[in-house]
Amino acid sequence: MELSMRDGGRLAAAIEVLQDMETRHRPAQVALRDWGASHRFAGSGDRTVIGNLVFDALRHKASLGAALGTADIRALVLATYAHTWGMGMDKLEEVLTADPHAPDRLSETEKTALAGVSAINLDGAAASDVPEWLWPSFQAAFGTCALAEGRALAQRAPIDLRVNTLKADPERVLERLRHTHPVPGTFAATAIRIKPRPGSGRMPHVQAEEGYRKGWFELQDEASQIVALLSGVNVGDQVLDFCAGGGGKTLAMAAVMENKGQIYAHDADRLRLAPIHERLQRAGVRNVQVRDPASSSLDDLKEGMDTVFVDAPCSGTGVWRRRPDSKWRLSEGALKDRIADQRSVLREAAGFVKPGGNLVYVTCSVLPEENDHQIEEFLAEHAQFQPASALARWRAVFPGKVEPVYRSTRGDILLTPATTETDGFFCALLKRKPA
Ligand SMILES: C[S@@+](CC[C@H](N)C(=O)[O-])C[C@H]1O[C@@H](n2cnc3c(N)ncnc32)[C@H](O)[C@@H]1O
Repeated sequence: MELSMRDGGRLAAAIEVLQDMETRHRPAQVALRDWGASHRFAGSGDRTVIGNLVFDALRHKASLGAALGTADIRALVLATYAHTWGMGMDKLEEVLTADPHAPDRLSETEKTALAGVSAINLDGAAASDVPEWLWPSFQAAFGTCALAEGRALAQRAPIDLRVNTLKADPERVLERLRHTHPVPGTFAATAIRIKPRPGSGRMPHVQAEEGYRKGWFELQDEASQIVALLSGVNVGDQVLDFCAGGGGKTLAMAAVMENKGQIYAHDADRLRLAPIHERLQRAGVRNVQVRDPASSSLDDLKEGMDTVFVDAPCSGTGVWRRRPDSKWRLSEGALKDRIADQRSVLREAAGFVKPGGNLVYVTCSVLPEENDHQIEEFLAEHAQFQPASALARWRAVFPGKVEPVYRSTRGDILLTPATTETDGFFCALLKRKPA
């Protein structure tokens, strides 16, 4: 039988999960899943609140830690509850006193530190919850807006859905999901948004909806939908999705192409590619050929594609809202590896573009070294490619809509939570000169 926990027990559980993550170097989802498995009495409501506490504590780890003057996990969780969630000190003290499963009561030192959190003025990396070593990159990307961008990446994300126009239309999906309070997206006509709920609020489990099972919609951030629309793929084209992974962009492009022409979905990692088969079926997509690296080659596609889409492996700095633990786990070594991967992926993928064809490079990173720098270096070495402005394409695809603030002189664009209310996403369009 499920017994509902009280907030004291939930705070203790969140502390336990974060300690487990730290000592065993585990991702938040894994630690939360294991906690749930060994505490079967906890109901889904309890798990939601514990998860929210864990993720919010991670989102604001640097700013809360700096304001508290300690990196102590207990202090971090209690500050999340009292300060970030706005429950206040009186409520916190009441919760710690009333529940025998709650963490120990506050010491006088803790009371003083917690009460002072909101009054402390921070700046730089700590204020924006960006790891110190990445702060120079943030400043290079955003200048005086680095603080605002870091803070926006530390907020909760909405659930975004992409209506699958092969099977449904936005009005129908909005109507079917009315109980989840959806709103239309800002840019893509296919986008539907369920805004984040504050504090202990629970987001709907949209994968349990009938419409999801029937393939009427997919879970996909609006930024991903936007880059698929900006790719310029047309009905009947030959397209190579070089880093197709689970197929998010493949599916979006297949819908733009109205199931006509051909998309070749490739990924170096066949395990990453595995979910695509079931997703293609559910979405009713018929113009995708999966090219599994273990059993097929891409040789026949050399210099033959109208568009090659490169959703490059990256640091994931643009999706910190959704994976706040990845922000603190990212290391300088891992970033260097991703930069090297991007370099080689882009060069390899370019070999499949036909003369006059398009090369699309996107990342879910906001760091210049993974974005502008990669494109600059590539163009300097590949005279047969030239920039084609993503900004100009934006104007054609989203006429009258707010334009991306961050754009290069070439017209590459960077979307961010603070400016477009999407995940952080970079998009550059290149064109191979005609033969
Ligand atoms: C950002 S993810 C792709 C996400 C996917 N496009 C989607 O929309 O769901 C990057 C992908 O690049 C793949 N990758 C890494 N190195 C690669 C390489 N050398 N060639 C092809 N794919 C590669 C990874 O396995 C990973 O699945």
